[in-house]
Amino acid sequence: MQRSGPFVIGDRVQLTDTKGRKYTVLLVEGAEFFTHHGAVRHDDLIGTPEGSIVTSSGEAHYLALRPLLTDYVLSMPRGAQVIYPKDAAQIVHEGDMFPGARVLEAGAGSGALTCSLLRAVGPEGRVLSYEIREDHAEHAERNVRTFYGEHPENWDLRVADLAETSVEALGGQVDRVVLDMLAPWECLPTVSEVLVPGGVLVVYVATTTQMSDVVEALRRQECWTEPRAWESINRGWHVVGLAVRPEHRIQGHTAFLVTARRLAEGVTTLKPRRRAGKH
Ligand SMILES: C[S@@+](CC[C@H](N)C(=O)[O-])C[C@H]1O[C@@H](n2cnc3c(N)ncnc32)[C@H](O)[C@@H]1O
Repeated sequence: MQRSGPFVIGDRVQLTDTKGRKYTVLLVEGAEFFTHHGAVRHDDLIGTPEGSIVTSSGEAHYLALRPLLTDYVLSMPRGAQVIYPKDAAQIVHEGDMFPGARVLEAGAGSGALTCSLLRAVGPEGRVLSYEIREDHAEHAERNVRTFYGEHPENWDLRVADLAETSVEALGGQVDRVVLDMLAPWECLPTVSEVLVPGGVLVVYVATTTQMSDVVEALRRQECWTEPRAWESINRGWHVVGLAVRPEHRIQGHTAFLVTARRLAEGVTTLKPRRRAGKH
């Protein structure tokens, strides 16, 4: 997939109108993109640099850029709710997804997080995605394939229940695990088997009750560092002259994140030392 340079046939181009509305066009020689203000000729885009302005036959102007991963994820067709870019960024960074890592994720859902994980692990790494629902796996396959232009060689998508996998089925232990599903605690026995000592688990849950259930389940397992739980809130700002203030609309809530690291075999969680007489 072309990532820079002038637009070529087959490129996905994002056109933004003067009101900020975005449209995605797949460049085909001789084709036209029809808008409320006439047609934009694909041939006017082919060979022009990114960041150019094209004009439709009805004299409307459009800024042409290749969509970023965040643009793509927010506009792609969905089967299941996607992980939003602000949370994907936290997962990649706080989950320490490094180039060359073997990452296991479930469920693949619409494949949004998968796109970020594949980019983070790079060609030397591997992403193994489990998805229990065939229809959701089809969405994930189509979305990832569209973004990368083909099915990435280092991506395994399996239609199966993560709770039933094993080290043998995965071809060895993994370095990182990400869970985004309704009942992640049901997969913890499997995850604790397949994750290497020191490996990072990241869990993404939408509600406080799920967060509480998963944190308590991790503590009960006694093979994890003390779980860390947080939420990231991203507030855009309006910055025009003296009018510098938060945007009127913000995305109030997406989900909570929980991370913990796998302890070595046979080691149990450190208990805080209590002094006699203290509670
Ligand atoms: C919210 S979606 C995941 C979205 C995905 N992370 C994304 O960014 O597009 C949750 C998915 O988990 C799948 N799922 C639930 N339990 C599962 C399990 N035990 N094993 C595999 N997939 C599971 C569901 O079918 C659903 O598609």
